[in-house]
Amino acid sequence: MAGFPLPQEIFSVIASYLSFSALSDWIKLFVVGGALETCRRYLFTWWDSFLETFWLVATIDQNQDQDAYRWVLYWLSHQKFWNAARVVDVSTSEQFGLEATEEDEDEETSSSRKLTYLPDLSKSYKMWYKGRYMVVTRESRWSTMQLSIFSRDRAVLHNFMEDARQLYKAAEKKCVSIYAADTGGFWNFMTARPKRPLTSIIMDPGVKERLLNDARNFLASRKWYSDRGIPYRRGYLLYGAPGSGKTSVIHSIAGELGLDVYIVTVSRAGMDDTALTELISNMPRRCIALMEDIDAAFKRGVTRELLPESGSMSPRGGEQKKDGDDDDKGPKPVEEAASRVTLSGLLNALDGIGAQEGRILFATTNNYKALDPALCRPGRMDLHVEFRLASRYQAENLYKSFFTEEDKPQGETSSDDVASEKLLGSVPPSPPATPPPASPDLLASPAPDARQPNPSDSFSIPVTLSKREGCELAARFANIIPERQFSMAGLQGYLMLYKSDPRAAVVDAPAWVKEEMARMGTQGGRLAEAPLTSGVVRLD
Ligand SMILES: Nc1ncnc2c1ncn2[C@@H]1O[C@H](COP(=O)(O)OP(=O)(O)OP(=O)(O)O)[C@@H](O)[C@H]1O
Repeated sequence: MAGFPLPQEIFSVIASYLSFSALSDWIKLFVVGGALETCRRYLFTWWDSFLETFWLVATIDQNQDQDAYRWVLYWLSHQKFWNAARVVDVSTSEQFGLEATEEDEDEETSSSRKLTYLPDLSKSYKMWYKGRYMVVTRESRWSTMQLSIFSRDRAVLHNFMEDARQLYKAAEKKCVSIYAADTGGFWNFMTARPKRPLTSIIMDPGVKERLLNDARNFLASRKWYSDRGIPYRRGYLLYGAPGSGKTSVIHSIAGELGLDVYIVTVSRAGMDDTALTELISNMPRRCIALMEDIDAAFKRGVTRELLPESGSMSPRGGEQKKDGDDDDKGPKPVEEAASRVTLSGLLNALDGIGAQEGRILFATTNNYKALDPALCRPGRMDLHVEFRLASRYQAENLYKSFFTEEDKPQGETSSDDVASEKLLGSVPPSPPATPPPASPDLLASPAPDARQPNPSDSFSIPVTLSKREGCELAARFANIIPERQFSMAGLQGYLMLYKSDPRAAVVDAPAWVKEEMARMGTQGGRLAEAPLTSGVVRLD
């Protein structure tokens, strides 16, 4: 058994280790080991803090501050080292960038989502910022980012953030940022859309200019308001025919004024008075709050009182609904349950104590009469603007904007504008192979058989006419279109079918008009419902 200690020998070795004389050695070992470990830890902690004194470390939490997070990501994506980075996260989400404005945007792919490359998770990226060594680490998915800059000077961090902000803002100048509230009641950046020039909105002379000037004056009059103790807020109610340019003009004005748009959906599921008040008071000081189809909010969710107590009150003046009223039919109870906003809650949110100063409110509706007078009164909706169906003047200028390059007094739809339209999601990216079915929102959408579009239309090259011919054909086209019977969206839809054949657009127009008139006549006389009240802009 040579080489293997016998069990008895093992026992004696263990016994000697555990003997009283060995115990003191054990204690010494523990004490010395403990002391060494403590020293080691102190040393490392001291070393870390020593190093930290040379580093500025900033953590940006996306949930706490979306803007700063986005600025830094945008800045990163514009650094040279970025092109060399080989470990990245690929994202098709638009929320971090201003991809819509990228100069290299490919028309072929612009309708699909653009790829964005983000710093890989948990990987540190090292770079130089103005001669300072910098490390960027994204800690967890979409959540936090740590910036470490080798410097003791806080101003460096401040300068860096300022540079990132400036870069982002410079790009944003070409865009309008859109925000929407999430279910938790926080504002989230949704997307940045290219600005739409106001000239591309064709309206009767003076209307859009008056709207823009009013908003401009408001923004420049803070002191005037505070001197007189008037709440510094302004509300605009745009009402009228569907597809007449209400939304488009708001986006355009937001671009002109350099304001972000905050979409408030009053009828959203789960929304109640408190959530609405909180949302509105959490808006930034200067912005546009947009409430679209505010009448739909009434129909679906906004009631004078909370539903269980008084489900029978109508939104207008609190009149009692009669049995058998149309409003009582259909899916309304289900829809009402979705939103718990009361009219008084909405009014308070708009101009109560918590309402944000400096904001501009734009509300749109197709059903002006359905709105409660309290909602429309001055102070809440200061300027009421009616959007009517297209006049001949508008039809003529729309034709010109489609087919001529010069001298377009009211609207030039350059290729840029069309690109922005695509991004705004309002213009179909290409002419539809078959015209879309008639929808209530597109009053004058092309009838299914109004014209058999050429199958090659979707790939056809838009034609530009000479100024003389363009004007001549535009005048002829306008003569064919009856005054105030078609929406601008409808006319746009029709002309889109002919973008490669402007002459045929004029030749085929009478048949199209006839067919549309007949179709709309059989659809319950929609034409007769067209708002025809006079006084395009009304100052209350
Ligand atoms: N006055 C106009 N000038 C130029 N284009 C217009 C005009 N009105 C409507 N359009 C075009 O019609 C489409 C729909 O317009 P928009 O969404 O602004 O109408 P709207 O009045 O807000 O409609 P709705 O009430 O149904 O929401 C857009 O593509 C827009 O370019």
